[in-house]
Amino acid sequence: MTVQLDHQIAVRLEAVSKRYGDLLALDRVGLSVAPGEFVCLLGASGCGKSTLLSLVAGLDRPTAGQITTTGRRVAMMFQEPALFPWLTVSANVEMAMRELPRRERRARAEQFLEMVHLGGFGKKRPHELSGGMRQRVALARSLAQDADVLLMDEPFGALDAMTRDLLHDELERIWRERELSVLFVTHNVREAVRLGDRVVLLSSRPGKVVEEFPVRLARPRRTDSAEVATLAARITDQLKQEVARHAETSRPPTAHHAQTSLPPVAHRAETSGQTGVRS
Ligand SMILES: Nc1ncnc2c1ncn2[C@@H]1O[C@H](COP(=O)(O)OP(=O)(O)OP(=O)(O)O)[C@@H](O)[C@H]1O
Repeated sequence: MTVQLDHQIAVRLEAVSKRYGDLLALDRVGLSVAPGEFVCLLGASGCGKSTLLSLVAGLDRPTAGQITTTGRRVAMMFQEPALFPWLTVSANVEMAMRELPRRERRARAEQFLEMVHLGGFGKKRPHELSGGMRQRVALARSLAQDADVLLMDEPFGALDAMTRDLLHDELERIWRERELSVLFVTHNVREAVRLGDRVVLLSSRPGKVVEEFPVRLARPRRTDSAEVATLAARITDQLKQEVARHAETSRPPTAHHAQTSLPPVAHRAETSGQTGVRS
């Protein structure tokens, strides 16, 4: 595997594969994110979205292929904010700037907390904050790493719809102000259309890019707008087809399956909640 520097792009994956023992999780994935672009990654559960992010973050190595990134830092944000509970909010953000002198670290942490609308909360402990506020702290900590590429793995998946909407607005503002390049994994199709310049659909095991949807809707968008809903419905249809295709090809070819009158695989996948598809 090679990680190269290239200032024309933020992230580029070329024929990237990842194998875990016998399981081929990603198969020759090609994907790029331009500087300042917001790309959302969608796919059924287990198709390799988190694997892809961890490869770009350098937390794991691909089995084959090449990953190219720009020279500045890459930060990663997860569904769980992963804050140190015994540290103050400010100290959690300061952890990302350990190379700076203490006084400067503290002043910059306060600036980043103001950026995510948490000015004045620096002395609190994580347990004194709501889930949405804790994710804001995690976002401030990511920004404090001076990253220009932000990898986000379902960062708002555990939040209620109202809090998620607010954080969409804040993330969009910060993305623009700081000219970030974002690769954002979600199961929520409307969230992908609300935020993305482009939505990339991955197939299931092995994960492979099957389709890309440019989102040419004016910003700021509303998750509940008719335009977002229309495109989300189109993407959801494609995603369901992908899930159904995977269920067909991965079903064991036993005589039992041929003889019983089970409902179509696509229908079963949909109603059992296995797809993780939300439009
Ligand atoms: N460290 C690992 N060792 C072995 N198998 C792994 C490992 N990490 C992931 N896998 C497998 O690779 C496949 C892809 O997993 P991954 O977590 O990347 O999918 P995902 O699309 O992010 O799933 P979800 O949407 O449910 O979070 C899965 O089958 C998973 O079990």
